[in-house]
Amino acid sequence: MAPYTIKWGILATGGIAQTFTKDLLTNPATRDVHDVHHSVVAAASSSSASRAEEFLKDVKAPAGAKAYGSYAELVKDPNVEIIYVATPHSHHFQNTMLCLEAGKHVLCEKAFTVNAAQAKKLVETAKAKKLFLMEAVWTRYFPLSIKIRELVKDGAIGKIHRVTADLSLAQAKDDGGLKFPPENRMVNMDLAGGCLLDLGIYSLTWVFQILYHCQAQAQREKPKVLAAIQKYELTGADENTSLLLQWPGQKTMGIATTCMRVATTPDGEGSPAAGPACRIQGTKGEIQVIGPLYRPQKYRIIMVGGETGKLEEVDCPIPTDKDRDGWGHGMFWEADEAARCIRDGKLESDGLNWEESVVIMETMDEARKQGGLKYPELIETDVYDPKSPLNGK
Ligand SMILES: NC(=O)C1=CN([C@@H]2O[C@H](COP(=O)(O)OP(=O)(O)OC[C@H]3O[C@@H](n4cnc5c(N)ncnc54)[C@H](OP(=O)(O)O)[C@@H]3O)[C@@H](O)[C@H]2O)C=CC1
Ligand SMILES: O=C1OC[C@@H](O)[C@H](O)[C@H]1O
Repeated sequence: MAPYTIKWGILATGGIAQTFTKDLLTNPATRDVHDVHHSVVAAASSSSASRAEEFLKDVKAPAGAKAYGSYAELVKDPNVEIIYVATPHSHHFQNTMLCLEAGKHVLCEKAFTVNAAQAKKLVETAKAKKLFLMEAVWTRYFPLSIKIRELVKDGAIGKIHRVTADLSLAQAKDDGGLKFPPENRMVNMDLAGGCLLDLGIYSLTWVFQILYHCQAQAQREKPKVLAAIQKYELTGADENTSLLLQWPGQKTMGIATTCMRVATTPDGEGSPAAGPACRIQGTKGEIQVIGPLYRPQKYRIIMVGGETGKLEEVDCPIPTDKDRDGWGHGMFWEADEAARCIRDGKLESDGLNWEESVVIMETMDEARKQGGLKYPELIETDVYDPKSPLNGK
């Protein structure tokens, strides 16, 4: 049977838009996928049509893909079925509403929105309009994540009591500042910068996908949250944030940390020497996730009472497409999930459903409240405005 093909429009032309679109254009057979296929039919840049054209050229999009100089034009293109929103966090709510209001399915980059009120509005709109909507937490769709969730659900390491997860980058300068210039989206308050929304979302992903997602839906409870936030003096964005989450009913705790001054692994990305980025601790053993928490490629299992120093290590490499310059970053799996959901008439993904995205946003809201971190009203509002400057010209 011919694979189901879905037609994508790309909203914004920055770093991750390029990586994601290249992944879309890899041959699905290189990852042993044969039931879905992706076609890139348009891209839009808020700066100019020529920027969108350049983008399509860089990703080697098929001839005929349309280049637009505004997001408004992209959402009107009748050929586009699903839009990938790849703007900064600050823009996600307004941009995704723009797409949904125009009748398009959406895959929106993480963090889903700036706050939970915005996330709820998106969900209500998608539901009312019967459109697919998913937060693009790509890591959830890695075979590695799926395997670890299965091991946990099957009781391979007993009853889980604690998960610790860290995603941190060493960006400190000797003069006390950070390497990111103040206008960079990583630290710019106008763009909802800061480590919580950008990096902490992955630490929370690991805590949630084990301690929340692996529970039966009826038993899922919202966690109690205790948080501490340290702000960057220059911009006010958070630079060092820790969350302690407690699920009293399950007798579990999650510790999610993120920082832009010290690294998870100081000796390089994914190095095992500094220890795991995530530890999933059960009564019979422990699973350790090695590598940056957004893109881990290895895990190990250590059993209670096992032989000292004897580990079961599992490699989960990300396949690449040699016929397309070796592209393949691992973002194609979330795209495959979106395509299958749309093919099957599903509005949300089981890997990260709407309710879980909202609970995670609520958790980040609570952390920001405790840490006194508020973004400008223009980007915190949950009132949709098609003419918002965030929707470009
Ligand atoms: N899943 C992952 O691994 C990653 C996800 N991300 C997420 O992707 C999103 C974008 O990040 P990234 O691609 O690194 O960001 P970039 O700064 O590289 O790109 C953002 C793009 O958004 C558009 N944009 C519109 N308005 C603005 C504005 N005021 N300031 C800056 N950009 C604007 C621009 O595209 P144009 O001019 O064409 O409209 C710009 O190129 C974020 O939500 C981030 O968290 C980022 C990195 C990795
Ligand atoms: O999603 C992400 O993953 C990789 C990080 O370097 C980046 O800042 C973040 O947006």
